[in-house]
Amino acid sequence: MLLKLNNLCKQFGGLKAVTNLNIEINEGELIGLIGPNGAGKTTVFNLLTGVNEPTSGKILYQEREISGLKPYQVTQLGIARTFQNIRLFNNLSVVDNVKIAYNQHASYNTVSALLRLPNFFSGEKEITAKAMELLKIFKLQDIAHEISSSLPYGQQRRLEIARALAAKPKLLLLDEPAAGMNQKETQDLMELIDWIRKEFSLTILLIEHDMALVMGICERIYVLDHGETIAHGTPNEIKNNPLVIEAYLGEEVQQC
Ligand SMILES: Nc1ncnc2c1ncn2[C@@H]1O[C@H](COP(=O)(O)OP(=O)(O)OP(=O)(O)O)[C@@H](O)[C@H]1O
Repeated sequence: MLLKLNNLCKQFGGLKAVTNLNIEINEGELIGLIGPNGAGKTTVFNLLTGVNEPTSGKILYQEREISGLKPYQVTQLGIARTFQNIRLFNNLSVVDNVKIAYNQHASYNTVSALLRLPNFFSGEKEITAKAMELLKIFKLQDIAHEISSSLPYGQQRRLEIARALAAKPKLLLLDEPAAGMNQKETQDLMELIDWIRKEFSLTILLIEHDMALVMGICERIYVLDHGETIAHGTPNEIKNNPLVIEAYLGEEVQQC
């Protein structure tokens, strides 16, 4: 098992954002985390990535307790994420946004970079080549030198995923990757997520409001409501779960 959340709770003052959450994810799985606005989904990602500390409960990643670690330590362990509100370095080019993430794994050190030693230049060249390879996968290579904030929304979302992959994650957390995308972009994204999972041997936990996407690619789905898990199962089980239909999804889910 890659990830196990054991009775995880997070309170903000009197507000129970996440209550007794139990999630188990095996290596290679693609799991959905859904629920209405304010259900606690992003808080789960914040707990997993060290942004917030749990009030109680455990987060076991590769059988190691990781709650309390700093975000950069979590990244080093192989957990990467994208954000609901895209967080790119807006003033940097597309390729530089990806290179920044590669630099965490650079073979040269700060002294080499400052003194411009030969291994800095060869390292830089290698990182640029790797970043361009990733951009090609995400069909962003032709706009590699454009400023990232000038990109349309759908491309910014793809760039965010590319950057997350540069950190060489084992576990990728995607927070509403299809938000703001049109139907065609969402369909393309769905295929891309499925493809990168295999190509990069990823395990993926996906928060998404687009039901066609969630039902189309996730093997299992957890449904949160007011911080509590109200259902867990395969897409078919979730679609037909009366609690889910009643509490949140209504007709939307039955149409999928
Ligand atoms: N840092 C914080 N301080 C106080 N309350 C917070 C904090 N972060 C989240 N909350 C609250 O916790 C609850 C869960 O929020 P969260 O963002 O996790 O929900 P969500 O399911 O991701 O919602 P959405 O689909 O709208 O993104 C909400 O009531 C939110 O206001």
